[in-house]
Amino acid sequence: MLKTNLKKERRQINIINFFLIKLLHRRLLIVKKIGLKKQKTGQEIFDKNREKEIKNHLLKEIPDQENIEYYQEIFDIILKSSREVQKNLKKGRA
Ligand SMILES: C=C(O[C@@H]1C=C(C(=O)O)C=C[C@H]1O)C(=O)O
Repeated sequence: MLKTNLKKERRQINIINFFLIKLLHRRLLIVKKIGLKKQKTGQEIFDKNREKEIKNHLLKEIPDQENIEYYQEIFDIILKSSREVQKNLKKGRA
């Protein structure tokens, strides 16, 4: 079977992955800060209204509506993982 050359596209994906990691890292630092603030006040980790707001906003930003499920799935995982990180925060440590 003839193998098509994917080098150029794979390089593009590598670059995008690099930026995704940087952005996810920045997001996670903020998630942790919020987690610590919630810990201090005893506020619930899960905020249904906030997550609904994020999802509604996201739906408006999606440029290719035919792929909406792709974005929804990714954001569901990001939100769920963020809650997990907040749950596992050691007292006072970000
Ligand atoms: C980060 C927060 O905590 C949780 C995680 C969220 C997120 O990852 O964006 C949003 C709402 C909360 O369920 C928050 O309350 O803002």
